[in-house]
Amino acid sequence: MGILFSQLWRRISGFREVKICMIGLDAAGKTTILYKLHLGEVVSTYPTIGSNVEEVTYRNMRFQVWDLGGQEVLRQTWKTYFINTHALIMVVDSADSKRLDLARKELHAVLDSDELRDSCVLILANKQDLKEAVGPAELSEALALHTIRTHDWHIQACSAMKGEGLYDGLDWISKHVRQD
Ligand SMILES: Nc1nc2c(ncn2[C@@H]2O[C@H](COP(=O)(O)OP(=O)(O)OP(=O)(O)O)[C@@H](O)[C@H]2O)c(=O)[nH]1
Ligand SMILES: [Mg+2]
Repeated sequence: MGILFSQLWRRISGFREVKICMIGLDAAGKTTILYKLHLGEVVSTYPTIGSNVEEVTYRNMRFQVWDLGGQEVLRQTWKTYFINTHALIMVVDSADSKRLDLARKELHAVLDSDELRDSCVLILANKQDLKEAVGPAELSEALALHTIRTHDWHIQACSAMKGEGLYDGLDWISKHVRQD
């Protein structure tokens, strides 16, 4: 029924509906990214308790973007949002080198999730504007991305603060979401 409705909606509106879940450790920059995409502005944020959801339209796609709180106690709730997800975004603070190992564990822990079996995975290497930020090649190594065999994945360098790289990430998703 869901698929029939989304096909009908696509025909009427010309828009493809895409559900994105955005995860990552606390302070990685998820909420900043969400509102930079939704409002075109850098907003002040507080640590997210629960989630935020906003719509972002880009090209012929209507992205429903879920921003999930990243504090330790909230990470176990991520899986409850995954149903019907087309794309998972993992946001990483590229300047937080001490927690890259933890970010790797949290990413690989969710990839087993049955609800994500058809999702593509975009890793956003955020905060590239900071001088201590590591680049995407080094980050890719630290997160063991080459061991991911179950999902189509891609890493994109970005800075939510400067608004760089975010639409490149959406472009990649738009080309890699499964056709339903
Ligand atoms: N320099 C820099 N700072 C950023 C960037 N993106 C986000 N920040 C800052 O990082 C801090 C945390 O950002 P949030 O967007 O609240 O992080 P979050 O991932 O939503 O955190 P939780 O809600 O706790 O999971 C804020 O002070 C942001 O201004 C960026 O690209 N560059
Ligand atoms: Mg947040």
